[in-house]
Amino acid sequence: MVTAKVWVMKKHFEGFPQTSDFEMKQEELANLKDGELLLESVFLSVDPYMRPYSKRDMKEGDVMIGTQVARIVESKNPAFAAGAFVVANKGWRTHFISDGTDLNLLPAGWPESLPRSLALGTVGMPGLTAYFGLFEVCKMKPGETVLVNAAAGAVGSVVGQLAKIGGCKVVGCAGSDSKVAYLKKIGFDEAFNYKTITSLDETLRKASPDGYDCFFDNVGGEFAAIAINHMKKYGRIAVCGAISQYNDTVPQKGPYIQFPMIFNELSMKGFIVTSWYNRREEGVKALLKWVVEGKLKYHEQVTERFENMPAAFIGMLKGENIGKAIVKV
Ligand SMILES: NC(=O)C1=CN([C@@H]2O[C@H](COP(=O)(O)OP(=O)(O)OC[C@H]3O[C@@H](n4cnc5c(N)ncnc54)[C@H](OP(=O)(O)O)[C@@H]3O)[C@@H](O)[C@H]2O)C=CC1
Ligand SMILES: CCCCCCC/C=C/C=O
Repeated sequence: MVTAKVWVMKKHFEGFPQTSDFEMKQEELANLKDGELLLESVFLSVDPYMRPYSKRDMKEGDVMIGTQVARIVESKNPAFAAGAFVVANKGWRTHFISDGTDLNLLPAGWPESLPRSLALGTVGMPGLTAYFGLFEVCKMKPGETVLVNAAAGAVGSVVGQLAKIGGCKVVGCAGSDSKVAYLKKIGFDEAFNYKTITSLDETLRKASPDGYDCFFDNVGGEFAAIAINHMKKYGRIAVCGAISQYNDTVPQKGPYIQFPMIFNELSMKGFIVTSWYNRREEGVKALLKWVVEGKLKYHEQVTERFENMPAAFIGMLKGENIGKAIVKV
């Protein structure tokens, strides 16, 4: 009999999540039946979506939602061998049982030199968000200028690098000078610290006096309200996330975006990456190839130990991560 550790959301978050909103519990796992597998989480992901989705989909006492890279400990399913690694969507759990239908094996030919945790970041859901958001939602073309915020994070850092691979100029912003230095290191043409500039309006104008063809918006709120006025004619905005609003207790007012939308004939489209998962294999293959070729760099903020899941989640929401925030069990 295996005992799993799990983290539950004890209390709905009010404003910014607190460690006291979480509780660690134990779950006894049953013996395996034919067709089932026992898995242990090796890496777990902490992501911004957990904050708004907890409010929409979870009730108090539920195990926190989330994905992991897990190792198959024991298999009574002929399609899966013990020792193989998969991506699963089983929440904040150290161990779990699956019948195999909800597991994705890591791509064949995953190089030994690459951390398997990349399957939760640059070569996983966040990388795919950048890939489909940029190429399909923004419909980015070579020679264009791309703006991305939360640029040093899991999604944003891939957006910027894919824009460069695609022959564009890329402008990004992040919340610390060390993040800005990281953006320059991975090839951003212009990067700034949005917390220390005096005027976002002036900074955006200076970074690209002709404006922006594509805006990959991870942040929403006031930043997006200002950036929309810097779009070029026929500009495209991918509304990916609104992290500046996830912890609001009172909804922000405005902005009123009709004028720039009309006069510049802009397109603005929200999207959820999983709607593109019918092309997941294509995206994973492309991202993995660019990583192996050294064209797509990655950085991970690794927190050690399952016990620190809430701290890692809160830290990511506070902006402590460069690249993908990961917990190593
Ligand atoms: N639509 C979809 O399918 C998906 C959407 N997303 C969204 O993409 C965005 C980025 O996600 P992801 O890359 O995983 O996360 P990140 O790795 O970028 O981590 C979150 C970052 O957001 C920034 N941030 C936090 N609070 C604020 C704030 N008030 N204003 C501005 N920036 C803030 C912080 O960076 P900094 O120091 O720069 O402030 C922090 O590091 C999120 O909004 C997320 O919800 C992600 C995946 C799929
Ligand atoms: C299987 C994990 C699904 C994650 C979907 C994330 C969508 C994100 C939206 C906003 O952050």
